[in-house]
Amino acid sequence: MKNLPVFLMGSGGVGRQLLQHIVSCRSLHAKQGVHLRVVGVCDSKSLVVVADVLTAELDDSFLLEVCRVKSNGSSLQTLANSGVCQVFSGPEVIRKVIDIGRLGKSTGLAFVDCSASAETIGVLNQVVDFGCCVVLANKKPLTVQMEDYDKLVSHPRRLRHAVGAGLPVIASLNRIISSGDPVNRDIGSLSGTLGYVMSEVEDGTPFSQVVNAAKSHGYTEPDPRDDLGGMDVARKALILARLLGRRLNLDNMKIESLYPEEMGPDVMPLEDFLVNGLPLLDQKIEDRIKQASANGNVLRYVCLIDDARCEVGIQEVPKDSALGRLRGSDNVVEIYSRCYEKQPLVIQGAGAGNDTTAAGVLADILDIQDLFP
Ligand SMILES: NC(=O)C1=CN([C@@H]2O[C@H](COP(=O)(O)OP(=O)(O)OC[C@H]3O[C@@H](n4cnc5c(N)ncnc54)[C@H](OP(=O)(O)O)[C@@H]3O)[C@@H](O)[C@H]2O)C=CC1
Ligand SMILES: N[C@@H](CC=O)C(=O)O
Repeated sequence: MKNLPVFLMGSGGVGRQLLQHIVSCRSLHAKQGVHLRVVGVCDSKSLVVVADVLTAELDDSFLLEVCRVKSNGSSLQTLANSGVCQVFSGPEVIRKVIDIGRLGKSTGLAFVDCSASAETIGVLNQVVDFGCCVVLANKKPLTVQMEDYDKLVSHPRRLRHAVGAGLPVIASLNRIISSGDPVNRDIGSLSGTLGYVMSEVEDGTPFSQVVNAAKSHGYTEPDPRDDLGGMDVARKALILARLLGRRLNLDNMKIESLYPEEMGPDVMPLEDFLVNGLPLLDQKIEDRIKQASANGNVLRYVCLIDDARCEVGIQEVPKDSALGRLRGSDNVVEIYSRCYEKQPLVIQGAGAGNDTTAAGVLADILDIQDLFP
């Protein structure tokens, strides 16, 4: 049986769902001859880790206990008395995580980033240097300044990541790129939240209500303004553009926001925005959608990358186009290249949600097993 050690950063909606998928897939993976050995889990403050990372693992009942504790809103620190792991908090966490990473080369350790933090890039770049694999649900480490990005992607075979939750967008693009087929245009709708918002408001539900529903379905980022302000889609567009060889930063991009600056995270606390800010936007969004409908169109938040542009924003598109037909949190991306010149390669499906995202992460972890004997 092949043994793949896994270290999980982030035990929020996606991280917990990943642990649940790992546990529920045990017999499937055993039939495939592979065992995922989870050696540690951390959140923003604490770390639980086995005493011997080379041989031990957090067993399934403990992993489910981690999920229970975190979904109750408690700290991983509460697991200190379980007797089955070591618990670290505060500045000790990073030191210990780096120590774990040092064992990467000999073990094939996979660092899985299911956090929503830009700060993990420091740790990830160190563990990549040590020979670890990196699997990302988090998009922020790939949208940092070019120097750090270049380091993170310096061993592409040891890196797996996604845009569009579990959709095989990156894997498909990598196949096209490595076959020498030049990609000249990607266009799509790559925000589950904004797709859901547009189609639900079209159906008559107020914007504020739809955004709160998207949050409770697990489609949004921890702060939905990351989605509504276009930043989350901009990150996806930047990741795709960089994959195609463009040396861009977020500052170089045109990004359209659905809320005004005075409702931004630096000005308005999240709770205030959700309760008082959002309803103030209801009418404006409804009017824009009605105007598009009067023209026989619908609004979609579109991501466009070609030789000259890398931009994201609202567009009026025909109702019967690939983008216009999109419903709910589905994403679609059309890839144009020499081989896919007139008829693009189209990838479409669920583009947000903890289940599908964690399933994609799990598939990415299993995908790296071929690197190890
Ligand atoms: N939900 C979705 O549909 C999709 C999500 N993603 C991405 O998945 C990631 C996770 O999303 P989600 O689970 O919804 O987010 P949550 O906010 O639910 O969870 C984030 C987790 O990361 C932890 N965390 C924060 N900072 C750090 C850090 N520096 N080191 C380690 N852990 C940290 C948090 O700790 P604490 O518990 O202490 O707050 C929390 O456990 C995001 O980057 C998101 O963009 C990608 C595709 C789709
Ligand atoms: N918040 C994101 C989740 C996936 O990246 C979205 O709405 O698409």
